[in-house]
Amino acid sequence: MQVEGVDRDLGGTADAAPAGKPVISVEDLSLTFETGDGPVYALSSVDLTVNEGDFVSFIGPSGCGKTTLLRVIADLERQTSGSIKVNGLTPEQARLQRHYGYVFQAPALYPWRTIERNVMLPLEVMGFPAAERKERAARNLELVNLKGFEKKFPWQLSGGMQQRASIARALCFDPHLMLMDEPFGALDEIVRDKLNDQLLHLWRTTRKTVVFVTHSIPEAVYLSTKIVVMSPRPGRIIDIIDCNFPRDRTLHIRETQEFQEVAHRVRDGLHAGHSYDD
Ligand SMILES: Nc1ncnc2c1ncn2[C@@H]1O[C@H](COP(=O)(O)OP(=O)(O)OP(=O)(O)O)[C@@H](O)[C@H]1O
Repeated sequence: MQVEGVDRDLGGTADAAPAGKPVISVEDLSLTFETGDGPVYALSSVDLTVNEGDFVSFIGPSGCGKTTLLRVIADLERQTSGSIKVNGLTPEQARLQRHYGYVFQAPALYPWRTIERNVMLPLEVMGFPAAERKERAARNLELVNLKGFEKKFPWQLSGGMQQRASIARALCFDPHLMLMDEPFGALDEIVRDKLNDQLLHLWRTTRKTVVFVTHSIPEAVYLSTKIVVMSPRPGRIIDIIDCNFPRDRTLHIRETQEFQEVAHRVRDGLHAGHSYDD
């Protein structure tokens, strides 16, 4: 029954939010790493717009520049040429004004701090008063379903719970933009499905803009409003696919023909752009 309901919704875009204003604008951006072994052409002529409220996934084979592009947005790398704006600012200005939260591939929690104190760390650095730090930590731990685990240490939590704690930490100063570098890559499929659902719920309820790196085609299709397919050497965008599934999608949409069609297009793009002789 649920699949039928979803099928009906997939026909239209009634639930799809209208395109918001641009949050990230990338124009003709290239990045070359100069190394001892010669230049590494990590990104070449990338053009991309991410609008407010979008959930955009970068997908592509290892080494195609997904992380590098995310790091350029976050001002952790600088482009060699081309331009990029984040909320109309340079990435450096956006970083200094804390326009985004960043979630890394590994949870990177401090083992000697409790979960609550890990989540409060950015707020301490930013000088928030103690009462507000506590209130924000509680609110965001609840958002990621970790209420009751405030006083635990990271090693007392499963990998999925630790990754949720790191999402709470990235959310704690309420950025409108979340940059997530393959946050669920190390987790098994059942945990990943669950976290995907929780992330979708979070995205829907908080109306944040999300840029998400993944290797998984089903994950990209399930989560995204837009899928950016990349290919390596040099890293470039070879397809941008709009996913007009309803925002309140459930895992059942994976059984629909529309889902399979989008997944197929992603797979075709990945095959076309990748030499498997490498
Ligand atoms: N600091 C660096 N110095 C030199 N080369 C680098 C550096 N960072 C990344 N690279 C190279 O740039 C290319 C793109 O790397 P990147 O990590 O962005 O790929 P990716 O698509 O995220 O890969 P993965 O899926 O394996 O994480 C790779 O060839 C990588 O070796």
